[in-house]
Amino acid sequence: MRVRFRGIDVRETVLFRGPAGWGEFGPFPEYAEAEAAKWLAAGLGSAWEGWPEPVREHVEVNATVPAVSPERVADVLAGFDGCRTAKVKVAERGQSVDDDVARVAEVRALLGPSAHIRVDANAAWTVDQAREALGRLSAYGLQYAEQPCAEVSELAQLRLLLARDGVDVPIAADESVRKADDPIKVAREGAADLVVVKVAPLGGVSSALAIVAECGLPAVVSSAIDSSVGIAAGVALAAALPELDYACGLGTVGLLSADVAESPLVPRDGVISVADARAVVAATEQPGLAGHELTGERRDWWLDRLARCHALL
Ligand SMILES: O=C(O)CCC(=O)C1=CC=C[C@@H](O)[C@@H]1C(=O)O
Ligand SMILES: [Mg+2]
Repeated sequence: MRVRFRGIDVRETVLFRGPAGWGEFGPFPEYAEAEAAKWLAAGLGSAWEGWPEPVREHVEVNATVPAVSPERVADVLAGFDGCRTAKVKVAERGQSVDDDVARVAEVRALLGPSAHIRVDANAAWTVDQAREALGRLSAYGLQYAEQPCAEVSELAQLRLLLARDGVDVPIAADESVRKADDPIKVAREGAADLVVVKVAPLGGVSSALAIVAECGLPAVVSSAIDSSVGIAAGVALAAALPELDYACGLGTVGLLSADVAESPLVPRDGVISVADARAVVAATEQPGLAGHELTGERRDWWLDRLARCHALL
């Protein structure tokens, strides 16, 4: 990683090639097999089945700003060419709301008043903490807050509190969709204004499309910090959604210090082209792999994990 993100500095993943092109399997190391198996289903879907027809040629992308100090924000944003929306990580362990305010203020100062800023707390706040933090952060203008609290009931409660107090911050559900036994519950219970969907944890492009349709809420497609191969699947999902009103969190190859593709799928002028994404999975080789292959114990660990997850499918 170019910048530490969700507590990791190194990103490992598995790539394989099937009749439809390349697929990726990169569940985070701490994920248990049942959860990781969905990531395998998604990778196999890309490599063996391919994707639905796109309904757009480009996907608008957001910059992703990890929980860095304000001095580092400009350098992070420089990795997201032309992006007019930024997602800022907040509520990082060991940091305070003052740190979040300082980071969001710096993003607003650098991107100007017309940019969209959203924050992602990764379920770290209680309802009261979220109410207080979002009250302060809303002064900078927020497009939405992603997963401020862990439970669906807490999100529902927070929405009511924000409405009561006139704090205009819509709520987006991420973990309540991708880590839930029932990914539709958050929509059914009126606990979110929009849903964030990721191809790998939801088991593939088709199943993510079905979940969005069933939720009946606006959707934002986001990455799983994949290589360009996994990002291409995210672009395929975003390209196939009947409606797409928000920039997608698919610019994260810019957070990696190396990538597998000959032309890494990073945003140019704020978008990723759907044709470029298709070219990445159709390529015969991923030349960026050279010099980055895992060997020895790490390689064996991944191959063993792959086999255990495959047995669950
Ligand atoms: O949505 C984005 O801008 C980038 C992707 C992103 O933030 C995430 C990817 C993978 C794991 C997560 O911790 C994180 C998220 O919570 O959305
Ligand atoms: Mg999130």
